[in-house]
Amino acid sequence: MKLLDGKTVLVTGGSTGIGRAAAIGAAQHGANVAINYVASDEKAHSCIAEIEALGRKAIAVKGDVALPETATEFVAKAVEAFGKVDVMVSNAGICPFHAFLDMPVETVDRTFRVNLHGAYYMVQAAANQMVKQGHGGAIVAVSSISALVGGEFQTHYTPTKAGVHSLMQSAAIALGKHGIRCNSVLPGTILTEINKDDLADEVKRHHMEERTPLGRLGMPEDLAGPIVFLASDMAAYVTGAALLVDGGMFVNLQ
Ligand SMILES: NC(=O)C1=CN([C@@H]2O[C@H](COP(=O)(O)OP(=O)(O)OC[C@H]3O[C@@H](n4cnc5c(N)ncnc54)[C@H](OP(=O)(O)O)[C@@H]3O)[C@@H](O)[C@H]2O)C=CC1
Ligand SMILES: C[C@H](O)[C@@H]1OC(=O)[C@H](O)[C@@H]1O
Repeated sequence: MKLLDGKTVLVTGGSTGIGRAAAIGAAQHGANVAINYVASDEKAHSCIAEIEALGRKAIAVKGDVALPETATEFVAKAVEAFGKVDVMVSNAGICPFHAFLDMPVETVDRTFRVNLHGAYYMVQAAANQMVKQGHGGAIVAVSSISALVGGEFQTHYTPTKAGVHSLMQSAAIALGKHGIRCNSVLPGTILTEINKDDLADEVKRHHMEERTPLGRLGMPEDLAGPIVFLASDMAAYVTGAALLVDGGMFVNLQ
């Protein structure tokens, strides 16, 4: 069964990792897809080619989500290409691991701007377009298990993920009257570019695997199903919710 037939799905940070898997997952479920990315031209274009090979349409729009104009441009280009916006997956993010006491102010500022301001601008731009269209929509934000737990080298990052989770709760209230649902996914540790260096530490990686009840770290494709589900009419009565996708890591404290 195709869950997103005829829908237009926008994904920020769609060149690699979770965003790319979500974009391809949406296309496999019948959607036309617009991806945003900031640097990886080749990977963005290969994502588009993969979607087109599935028989769906796709565009890539380059831009830094930290800038508000990137959001309005992304939505405008998607409308120009596909005529409407049904789903926004706000996913783009960075996590430059660093100790707390000597954290550079630029690193804090950039992480907040990309992860939190970027999500805010994208969600707001998509919501305005959906309200204008008048037939509702779905917004899925990629928050994190880090919205709920801390990380020694992520003091600048975990507050942004708690912020994204909170943004979805407030947006669900603000947008419910327009038929727009807002939910977040909270991935655990997923093997992507963002943590390649951090998880090159075999001891750390083994420890993370061991504390995951399902016995492995996540792959980007593990997020595609939950994101497609929340974006689809299967989740028609789900809004303001947060779905942990972590192989059980969060509940395994003792
Ligand atoms: N991997 C994990 O363990 C977890 C990840 N997450 C979240 O998942 C999301 C995706 O990360 P993940 O797939 O792991 O990492 P990747 O590094 O593989 O993907 C990050 C994506 O975001 C894009 N991006 C980064 N900065 C910007 C920017 N300023 N403007 C536009 N696009 C940008 C990248 O584009 P480009 O390639 O062009 O740089 C890329 O497409 C992030 O929000 C992250 O916080 C949450 C929980 C766990
Ligand atoms: C990038 C990290 O490995 C990853 O990001 C998150 O949000 C998770 O909590 C992991 O720490």
